[in-house]
Amino acid sequence: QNCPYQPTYFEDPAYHSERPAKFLYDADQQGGGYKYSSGGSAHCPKVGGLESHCRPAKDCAVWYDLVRKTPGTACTLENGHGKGICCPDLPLNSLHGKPFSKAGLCQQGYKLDAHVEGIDIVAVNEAVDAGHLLMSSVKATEKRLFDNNIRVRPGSDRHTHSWFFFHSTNESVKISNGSMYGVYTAQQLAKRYRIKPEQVHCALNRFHLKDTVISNTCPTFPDCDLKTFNSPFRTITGICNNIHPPGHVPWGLPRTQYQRALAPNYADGLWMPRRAKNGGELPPPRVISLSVIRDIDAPSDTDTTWMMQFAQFVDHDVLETVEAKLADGSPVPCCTDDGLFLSEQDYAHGKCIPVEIPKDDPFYSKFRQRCMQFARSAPACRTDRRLGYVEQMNQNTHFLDLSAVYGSSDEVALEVRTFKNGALNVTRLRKGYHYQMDLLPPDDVGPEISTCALSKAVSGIDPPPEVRCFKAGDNRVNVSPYMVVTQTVILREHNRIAEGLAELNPHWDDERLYQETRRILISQWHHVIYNEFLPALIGRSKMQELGLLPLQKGFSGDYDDQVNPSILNEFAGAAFRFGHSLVPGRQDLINQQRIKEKDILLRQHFFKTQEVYPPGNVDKFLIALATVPSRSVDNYFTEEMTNHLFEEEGKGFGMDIVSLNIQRGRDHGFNGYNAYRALCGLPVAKEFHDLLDLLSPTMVEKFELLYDSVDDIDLFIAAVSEKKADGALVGPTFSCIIADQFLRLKRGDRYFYDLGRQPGSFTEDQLNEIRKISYARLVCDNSNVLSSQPLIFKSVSEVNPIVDCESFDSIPRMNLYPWKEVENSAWHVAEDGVKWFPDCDFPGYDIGYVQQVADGGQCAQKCKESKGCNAFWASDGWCTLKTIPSWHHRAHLSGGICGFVPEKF
Ligand code: HEM
Ligand SMILES: [Ca+2]
Repeated sequence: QNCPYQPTYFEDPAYHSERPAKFLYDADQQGGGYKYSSGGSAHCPKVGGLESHCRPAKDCAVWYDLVRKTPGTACTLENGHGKGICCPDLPLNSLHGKPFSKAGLCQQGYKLDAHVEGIDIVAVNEAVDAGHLLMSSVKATEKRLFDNNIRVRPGSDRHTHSWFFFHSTNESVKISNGSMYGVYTAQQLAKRYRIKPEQVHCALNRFHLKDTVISNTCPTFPDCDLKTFNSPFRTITGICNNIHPPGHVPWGLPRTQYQRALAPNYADGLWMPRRAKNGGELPPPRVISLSVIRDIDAPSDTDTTWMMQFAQFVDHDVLETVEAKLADGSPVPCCTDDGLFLSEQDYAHGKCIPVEIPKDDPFYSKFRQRCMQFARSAPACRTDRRLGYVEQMNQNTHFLDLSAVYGSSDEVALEVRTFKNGALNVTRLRKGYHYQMDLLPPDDVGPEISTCALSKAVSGIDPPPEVRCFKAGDNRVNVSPYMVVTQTVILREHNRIAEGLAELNPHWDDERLYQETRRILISQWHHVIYNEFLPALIGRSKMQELGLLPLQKGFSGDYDDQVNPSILNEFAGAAFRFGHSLVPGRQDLINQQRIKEKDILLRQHFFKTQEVYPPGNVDKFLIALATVPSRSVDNYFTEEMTNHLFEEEGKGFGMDIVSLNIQRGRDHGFNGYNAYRALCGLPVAKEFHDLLDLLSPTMVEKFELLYDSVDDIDLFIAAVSEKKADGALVGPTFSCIIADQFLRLKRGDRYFYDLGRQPGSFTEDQLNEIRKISYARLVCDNSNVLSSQPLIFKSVSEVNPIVDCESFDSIPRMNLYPWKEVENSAWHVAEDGVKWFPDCDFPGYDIGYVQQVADGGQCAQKCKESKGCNAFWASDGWCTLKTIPSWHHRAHLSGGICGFVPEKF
């Protein structure tokens, strides 16, 4: 039995936007999924042995590698004027995909030495005192640096790295300073009791901070209130996404620790960087970089530069590591300003592990550089609030929630809003009578106003007065012009949707418009990631194996409250840095005729926004991203990143991203590459030549020269050089870590876009509209780019030809109509203002106690609390009590009534 309410479609011609081409609610396009014509599909060949149908390309993204190779798959859509692709239905997901099991050291009857076993809480508290002494000596070291004017010079590459790239908020610095008490205490105990590195974590993890005198050094989190828990809108910080028993840290919040795929390998079991298996030094990262990395552009024939740029945007959503700072929050100097090592005393704070540059370095020797700056990542408060090895801290919400747009804290979220009509702040530029499309708003409280302008020496002109650094939810937005234009598109899409919703629902206030828009935009984001980006990155078979493929229709019930969505340390510190190999040395400006007009050298444009301002340039960068072939993930990196990263003007050199990545892996205690092969079910190498299954003979030879043992090889450098996994852009090890992460981000997120029966669930019609979105559509709708290939991560080909942005058949557009809230006389308005549509019946539900609210013209299941309704259907089919303290009291009432459940059963 269907909902008796049938919406009348919105056909008022008076509604049109200022830019008619960007029309949002086209009545012709209203409706569910795409209909396949027998005519269009009759000529479709079998693809991979399966029946195929002619559909818009975005519905074939998952099959792209196959359809590209199958002749005759380019087709004309049913109405005769849209180009499409013949591809099969989406394959069914495997139901067996599971995340890595929890990394742990102390699970299986580990045995401690007797004297270690005897450590008690008194001993721990004594060590706290000694830890305090250590802290004073750290302060003294920092004062010495200050007194001797040893600091990071503003303008230097290190300053850009620490101040702009790894900008830590005051709150993060405070938390990491607090966590240091635990670290120092643990170090003292390990030293005093001579605990072996392999025992130290298990020995100390027996002690909870709350039982010690440093019980208040880590923050507590507020419990989630019922109203927020049941809100259709996710919170900015991610609180209430999952529930946590009192006293436990909720998952996925900003400033919480990364989780680990494998328990760490720290030399001292606590925080010292890994050493070689034989106890010796590992090769210096720069030596590895010099030996293995070349700057060769091996262009992909299937992917565009968008793969690189979109990946970086995803990275800026889900993670931002906190770097250790001096007590006042300023960057830690780890080398002299001349590129030499500081004195031993200057390192006594323990926050530096500078990278040694060999004397005969073919590049840096020209500049007499021997020391590359490297400050350690800041320790996090451990989620278990116990003593133990150091974990690192993520400043962003771990969820895929566009925190790079909206911010990860309530403060930033407020800063980017206008509080008018749900819109976000912009820069509006006008030349004469012509408005340009909006740019991101200026960052007026951040760095000095001029830092993002180019010098005259670079640009040939005086810096235009309007040039500013831009403000967004993540402070790395200005890292390069490509990043800026990427965020610009999404910002414009927010304001475009908000405008559309405001016209559809004039009675919605700013807050409602902002929240609804945010919910839609984040869902589009999810859809693009799982429908277009991931298939290109890790391939269809990996996605299918883990159950990550998007659904063609209907709702998912995949949410699992036992899956921890937090970002894996190895994902942040290694796997998702694959993109560094894709970064092009130059960013291009290409016009609508696909002719390159100009290119800019990356080293001159880190954190420079000037090129984004001239009219038309946003579009030219966007066209370049869709046109220039991607580089490949391999041991080829542009010199802009390996010798000139964040180069200070006139210096001639910058930092080396490959050295930083390798050193970061050691800083975070990653195991050797071989251990991750084992984790991923790949053959473990006993000898170097066993690596030949995934690495080239040249690479294996180089590794054999560099490392003593095959177990010593650093994760990043080996995995980035692997042969590609089936249908993937990356090799099997990175693919395995990345897939695990995206499984967590899907199954561990109560607000994942296609979930049914959750407070944040859409109606089916709304969800079908979200499914129409492709990344090409977002670019088309939010720029003056006139044409695009429908699958924008993929290069132009016979099945992916350039079409007009106005071709809504080839690049479908979503219709906001299902978000129109319809007044109906049958509504019953409850005391709390919620409107209930009493006769709205749902297939499969008994409405005895459950009221359904017509939401946006559709039926959605909701409970009416004033009628004593206290339970809802959880995604796993369990009728679940809403009261949080007893959330685990659940009854399986399938087919029965879920609405009122006695507290005790
Ligand atoms: C303009 C291009 C880029 C620049 C200048 C850049 C620069 C950097 C730098 C300096 C770091 C910190 C290194 C360290 O000290 O540990 C970093 C980290 C990282 N990069 Fe990139 N990167 C770029 C592109 C990308 C791309 C395309 C990806 C996409 C896959 C990516 C993913 C990451 C990730 C995941 C991290 C770890 C961040 C964290 O832990 O907070 N980067 N990048
Ligand atoms: Ca996030």
